[in-house]
Amino acid sequence: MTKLSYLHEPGVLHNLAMRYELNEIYTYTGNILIAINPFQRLPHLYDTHMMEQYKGAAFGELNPHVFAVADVAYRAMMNEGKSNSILVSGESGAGKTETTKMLMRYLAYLGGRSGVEGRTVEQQVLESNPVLEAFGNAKTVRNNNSR
Ligand SMILES: Nc1ncnc2c1ncn2[C@@H]1O[C@H](COP(=O)(O)OP(=O)(O)OP(=O)(O)O)[C@@H](O)[C@H]1O
Repeated sequence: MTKLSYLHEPGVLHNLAMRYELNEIYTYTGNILIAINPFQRLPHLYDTHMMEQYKGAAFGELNPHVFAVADVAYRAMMNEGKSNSILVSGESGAGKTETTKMLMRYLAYLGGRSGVEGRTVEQQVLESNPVLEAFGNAKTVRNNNSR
């Protein structure tokens, strides 16, 4: 986004809309990731092959993606030995919960080892989500699964 010749609101919105039409729901503006809710499943964006690609790739080398943000945070944590935070913000229904699930999935994939009873840490973390959602989420006018 920062490479646009004219950085003004119409240009920014047009760029996001054109990318969205191609199912390119992620766009960088500097090192911030903008995600637009696709309101449809895009499994090819989140499969194991994608996770493998983003693992250790330099930020900006591949298409903008939530995995790239998670990868930078994970590597900074490992290299510097300090905690890292990823801020996910947006209005109700924007996709924060789904985005966070993808972040968790990728982080569990990076840090996971085969665990108890043959189930990986990744599986265990992800399997806890429906339980947490059952107690913590509710349907609202803006989101069927609001937190
Ligand atoms: N990356 C995505 N891929 C597919 N569907 C998505 C994605 N992000 C959001 N959605 C869809 O949009 C719905 C609302 O998203 P989500 O629950 O993540 O919003 P939210 O920002 O957490 O809202 P709230 O603040 O109300 O909890 C999801 O139930 C899902 O159907």
